[in-house]
Amino acid sequence: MAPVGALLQRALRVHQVYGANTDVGKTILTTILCNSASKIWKNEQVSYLKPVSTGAQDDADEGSGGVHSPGPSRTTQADLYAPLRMPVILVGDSKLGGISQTVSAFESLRLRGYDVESVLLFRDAVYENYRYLTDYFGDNYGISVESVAEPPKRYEDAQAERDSMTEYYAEVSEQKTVHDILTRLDKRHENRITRLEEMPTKAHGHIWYPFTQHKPLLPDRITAIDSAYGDHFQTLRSQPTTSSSPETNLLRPSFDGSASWWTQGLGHANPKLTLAAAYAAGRYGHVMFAEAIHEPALALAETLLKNIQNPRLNRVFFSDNGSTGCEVAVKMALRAARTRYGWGPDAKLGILGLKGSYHGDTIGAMDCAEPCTFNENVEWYEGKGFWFDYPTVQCTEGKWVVDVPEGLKADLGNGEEFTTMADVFDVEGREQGEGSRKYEAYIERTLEALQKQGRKFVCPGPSLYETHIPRDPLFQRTLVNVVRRSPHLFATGDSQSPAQETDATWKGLPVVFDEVFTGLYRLGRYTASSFLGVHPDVSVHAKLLTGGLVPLCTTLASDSVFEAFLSDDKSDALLHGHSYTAHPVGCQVALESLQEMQHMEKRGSWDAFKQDGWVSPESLQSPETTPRGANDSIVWSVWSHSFIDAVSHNSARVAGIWALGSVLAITLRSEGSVGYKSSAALTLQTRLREGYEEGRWNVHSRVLGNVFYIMTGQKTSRSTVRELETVLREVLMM
Ligand SMILES: C[C@H](N)[C@H](N)CCCCCC(=O)O
Repeated sequence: MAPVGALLQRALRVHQVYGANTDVGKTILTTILCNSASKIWKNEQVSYLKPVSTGAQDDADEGSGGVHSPGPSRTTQADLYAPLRMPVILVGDSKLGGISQTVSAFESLRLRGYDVESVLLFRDAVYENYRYLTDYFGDNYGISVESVAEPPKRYEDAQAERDSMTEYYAEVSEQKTVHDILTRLDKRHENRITRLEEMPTKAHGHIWYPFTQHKPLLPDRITAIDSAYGDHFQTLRSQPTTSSSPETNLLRPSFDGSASWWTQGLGHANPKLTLAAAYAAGRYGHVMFAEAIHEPALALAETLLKNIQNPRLNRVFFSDNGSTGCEVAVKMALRAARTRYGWGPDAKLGILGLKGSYHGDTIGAMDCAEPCTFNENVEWYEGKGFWFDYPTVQCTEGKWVVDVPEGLKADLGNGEEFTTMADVFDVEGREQGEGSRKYEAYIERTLEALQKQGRKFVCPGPSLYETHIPRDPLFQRTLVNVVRRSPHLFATGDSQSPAQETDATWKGLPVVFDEVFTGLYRLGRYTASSFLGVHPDVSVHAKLLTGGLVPLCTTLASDSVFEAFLSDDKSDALLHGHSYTAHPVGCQVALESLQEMQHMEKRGSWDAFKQDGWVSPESLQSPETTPRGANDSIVWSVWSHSFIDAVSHNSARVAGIWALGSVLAITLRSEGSVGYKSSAALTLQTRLREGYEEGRWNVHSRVLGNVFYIMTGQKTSRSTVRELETVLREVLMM
């Protein structure tokens, strides 16, 4: 079934009438609006749809209660109709207590992204709520409040009642105030369409886009987003809408295939997250963090340290985004290694990393990456480090293949084939084999050679999954293990041994994991490090941390790293701080988001996905009784095993496919170059953008050269994922 599109047609003007409460006159006032509209637009049709009634059958004469009256599915109406994003006429409450009811209803709607265009209520002579509300909405929000006379007293005799109401309707429907509301709504409707249609051209003239070559960019490649809900943006259809029929819906749902650049987790406009943000904004706004503390930041730090289940980590440093969080991590690791090994301030220190790494776009984070497309034209870029090449993993022709790059075959052999993805991730089992010995020997030889060159390193190293081609987890685990047992390869004569060595003390080099993209359930588990079975000394978390709502990043560190910054000299402190460090809004949203995802794990919300070919039902421990992390041995994806298998056999177009958690990546065969500059995935991206079911919905995606990737949110339903699989299979066959 096609997802729901927000209602926006050129000719059809749809407005939603919400009541501030039940029994506020919604039906009567809507009847007045309909009568009046029929008089103003004589050649047009006016209809009134009452989708749900509240109350007992006999009683159900008044609208559908207030904005939070539940619908049949138990979802409250404000949430139920949010995706349709119809402009709202709010019927105010003219009774005692009605001011508060009206303001509360308005706030509930506004929190959910509704545009309340007008407030309408009875002009009651006793409380005169309309007077207060006129000033309140006018002054604060520029929203006009109109009032009409109250209906006449009721008659017992049905005919008398009918006559009296007919007269009332006829009179009130002619009132200028009512006409004014309708003509204003009409104008707003036109303006909304005009604005949406001009947005791409205006943006083309004024916006400087990230990761975009502007030279070939034309306005028709710019997506105008009206709103978003759940997994979908509501986007303006790209074909020239002026020539389309006036009945065509101008908006359509576009599946957010990049999860809004890997951030989206709990659905766009998730009301729980919105409320968490509003709560913290209401309680604190933003408050200074240095040498201060507030509940959301403390609770978040405690939650992360507890749930990450890494006995090394005991400190949380807050920043605003993954790039700076990684830069902070590198500052931590550099200092810790320099202090322990006695490297002087002039020593050139580098990263011991992996090829193809990407840790963000600040220059410091860029310097952690080897020279590549992302940094080749960045003037200040100066890659600092050594980057290992490594074997990658993909599913090809139904087999999970660990592919060794040509240049490493002499050292690492020709790679291996596995029957299941779980076999690839059985790093402890694989560690017993010959392949592991070869990895160890190669890494040791390389480190010894680097030592002979006098090079000095820290190890931000592994991040499981880079530029969407997964690295062999065993290679990464081996790298960490070799580094940790080889302090002699890094120490110099002036090295200081740690005062007190414990299991949590970093050894060899401080190991940093960039889990910005991979962590917090993106790959199906709380941490990505659990796939490697190693505990980093520093780990960086962002993106899903806030469920896709606001930017926030945490860099977690061990005390052993933290202690390197302790001295009597202020300049030894970690002199790094964002103005919005640990902003309460972000911390509160993160708490809500982590809690929701953990509840989902506990409730077994992903069990059906896990059983789509990844694990047997018996191997799933009961989520109710299982402590978090107990299912961390499971390797699974929301993308079904049968789909991965089928696509992997499309060898004409597909070089390999890979899925873990909510992420799917397809490496396409490419005639020309591979990598970010390749255009191999553009055809697939363009077809998905064109749309399905007569263009009623489409997929908005980003591509990485010859790699097409798509990821779902953590709340995306199984049926949505299966539908996407069908679409992808069709498109790949074209
Ligand atoms: C948004 C995310 N954190 C990174 N900065 C983006 C990484 C490369 C994306 C390239 C692209 O979408 O064209």
